[in-house]
Amino acid sequence: MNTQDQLKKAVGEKAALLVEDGMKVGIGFGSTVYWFVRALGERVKQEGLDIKGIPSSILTGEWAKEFGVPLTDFATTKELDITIDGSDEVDPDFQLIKGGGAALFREKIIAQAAKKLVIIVDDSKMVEHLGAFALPVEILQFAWERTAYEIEKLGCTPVLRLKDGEPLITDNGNYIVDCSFEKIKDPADLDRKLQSIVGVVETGLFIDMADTIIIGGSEGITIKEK
Ligand SMILES: O=C[C@H](O)[C@H](O)[C@H](O)COP(=O)(O)O
Repeated sequence: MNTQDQLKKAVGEKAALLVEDGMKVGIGFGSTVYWFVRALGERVKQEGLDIKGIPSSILTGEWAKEFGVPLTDFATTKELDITIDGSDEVDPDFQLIKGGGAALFREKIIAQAAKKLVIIVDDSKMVEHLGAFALPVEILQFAWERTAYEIEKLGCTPVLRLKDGEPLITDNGNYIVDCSFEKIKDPADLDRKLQSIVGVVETGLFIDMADTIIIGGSEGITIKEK
């Protein structure tokens, strides 16, 4: 395992310790969250932890089943105690760019549903300004070229995300365009502008949502609270 994977594993395991008996847990997606799900499943087995998770992607749900994390859904549960998720970028104000794994829409739902959003990252994700990572925006398939044209007016060149040479289809049946803004001066303002475009389903900007950031670095784990 390389160093970055070791850091992801360390923060995933740390986050699993925040889950308490009886909690309803939102489970994000990504290579860091994978380690969280594994560690949480281990606690369920070893300690008989009585919890229920709601996954933010089909693959997260498969990991939960594989590692023995019991699941529920929003038909039965409307509020979550905690959501644990990864991120592609985190700025000093705890604003995030997410969606590198195309799960941003469901991730935002479980983030909004939770009393507390905990983000787990290795220190390469900590940035002064959001935007070096191209911002993922989920858009409807219908008239996607027209939606991308409107997005372009905000100062980026949206690139349709492909998988195996075909447009990637999200778990919700939509497309993703990756929008390189390079340096986003006002993330909240950009989010508002993107959200106002008809055809945009959701953006990868998570504004004022994160409460805690768990960061893995060569010196160990740092926990930042808002
Ligand atoms: O859609 C994917 C998510 O937003 C991920 O949480 C994000 O891309 C970070 O993933 P990773 O932990 O693999 O870097």
